[in-house]
Amino acid sequence: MDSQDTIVAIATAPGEGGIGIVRLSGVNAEKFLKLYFNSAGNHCQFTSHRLYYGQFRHTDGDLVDEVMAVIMRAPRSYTMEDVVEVHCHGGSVVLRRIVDLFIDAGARLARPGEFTLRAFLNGRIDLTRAEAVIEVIRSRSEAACRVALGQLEGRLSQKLFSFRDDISDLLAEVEAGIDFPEEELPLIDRQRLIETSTYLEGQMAALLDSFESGRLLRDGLSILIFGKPNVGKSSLMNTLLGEARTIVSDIPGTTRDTVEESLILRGMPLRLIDTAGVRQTLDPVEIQGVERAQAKVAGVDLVLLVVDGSQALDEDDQKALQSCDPARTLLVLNKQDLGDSHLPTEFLPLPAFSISARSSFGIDQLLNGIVSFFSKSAGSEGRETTLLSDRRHRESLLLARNALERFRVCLAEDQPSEFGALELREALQALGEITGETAPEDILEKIFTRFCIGK
Ligand SMILES: Nc1nc2c(c(=O)[nH]1)N(C=O)[C@@H](CNc1ccc(C(=O)N[C@@H](CCC(=O)O)C(=O)O)cc1)CN2
Ligand SMILES: Nc1nc2c(ncn2[C@@H]2O[C@H](COP(=O)(O)OP(=O)(O)OP(=O)(O)O)[C@@H](O)[C@H]2O)c(=O)[nH]1
Ligand SMILES: [Mg+2]
Repeated sequence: MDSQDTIVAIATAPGEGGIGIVRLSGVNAEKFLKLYFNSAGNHCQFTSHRLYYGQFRHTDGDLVDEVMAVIMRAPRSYTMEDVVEVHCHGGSVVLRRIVDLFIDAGARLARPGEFTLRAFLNGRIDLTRAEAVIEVIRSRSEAACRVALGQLEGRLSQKLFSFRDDISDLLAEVEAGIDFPEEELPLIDRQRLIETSTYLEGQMAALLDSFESGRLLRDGLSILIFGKPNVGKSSLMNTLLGEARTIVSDIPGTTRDTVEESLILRGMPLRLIDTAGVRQTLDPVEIQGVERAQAKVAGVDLVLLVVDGSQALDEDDQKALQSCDPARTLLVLNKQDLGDSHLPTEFLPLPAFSISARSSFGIDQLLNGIVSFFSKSAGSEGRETTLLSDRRHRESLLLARNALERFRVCLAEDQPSEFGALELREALQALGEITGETAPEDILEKIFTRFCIGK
């Protein structure tokens, strides 16, 4: 069985570094280390969790590197197996030679995420916490990292486990009714079960509601830069990015397709999308760009509707406005350096920002506007709340909530207990898929192959 194998991998990022770490996990980890590592007074005796200085030598005596090594004996380790780390100089030759020597000894190269998979399979962490490990590594903004760390701490799993326990209690009561079918569930008990499941449904609904915030914090706010041609959309994108990224020109219709860039604004992840200017056109390539831009409006979190604030607004501006949802649109009056023009009333309900993409006038206020929109959407719940941020979790939690709702209906309609029990088991199954207790092989496979080798 491959879960009995001792696995090995480089744990640190590729490239030059001050220190590089090779990690082993499995029953033979300690034995393999002792083949190559000799420490001044400590030939065979290693105290767990103590870092030892010594030489890592080929069996023929050749020095591989001067290293430090540690053994973390099961179960007090990352994987709950014996884990060995060799901390060598951070260079690819040394790291690779150390890995190769362990493989010569009988270790197997770890698959992506296999250390964390073992931590999960051995029961140190549930699936949501294992998934959080990769989210912490992948996160590119403080906001996203905070969400992932909350999940790593086990905040989400605690909540899910408490749902599970409460539903198991319900199931036990209902099953007791099945065992003694002649004794009908007294009205008073039924009422109490209905109350408990209503309460649980509410708790689950609240967690489901947090998905919007969780998703925003994790994946960032998508912002579409939208408006008719030549108003300065690409210039605004460049100014926001602080670098020339898209092609700017005074020929209307310069941007033919959507261009995406990510940036971090005060710890918040944003995804900026520049689009082709929307207008009536006969150019087939431009038409495609216009259609693409319009299609994007519905799918983004926020639209920056850019107009040339120095000119009277025209039909194309009105058209662009009509595509936008006022609740998710900020009006950007660009080219402030050329003067201000009168704003028609239909634009007035939108929060408006007078800016110049050229001189950067007003950019700070616009950024503040974006930040406050973000805070409003992502909620200001802060660090202590449990957030749902993963689509997989949301889908399974929805299934669980719906099953619980059907259970409540069964009770209310006084249907046979077996039916209710079936719904409760379905809810438990759905919750178990989130925490991993009942997750099928293919789900695990999909999750852990997203990891890097060595994690
Ligand atoms: N050198 C090194 N740094 C590292 C890790 C590592 O494996 N090695 N980590 C990982 O990749 C992360 C830390 N995460 C860890 C999580 C749990 C355990 C662990 O041994 N847990 C056991 C024992 C706890 C204890 O000693 O009290 C447990 O929870 O049972 C270790 C590291 C980040 N830094
Ligand atoms: N004076 C002034 N000119 C600007 C400003 N912003 C953009 N421009 C100019 O307006 C013209 C059009 O700018 P772009 O950024 O290409 O406009 P766009 O909206 O992306 O245009 P399309 O891609 O064709 O839809 C260029 O000549 C820019 O230099 C500004 O704030 N002030
Ligand atoms: Mg453009």
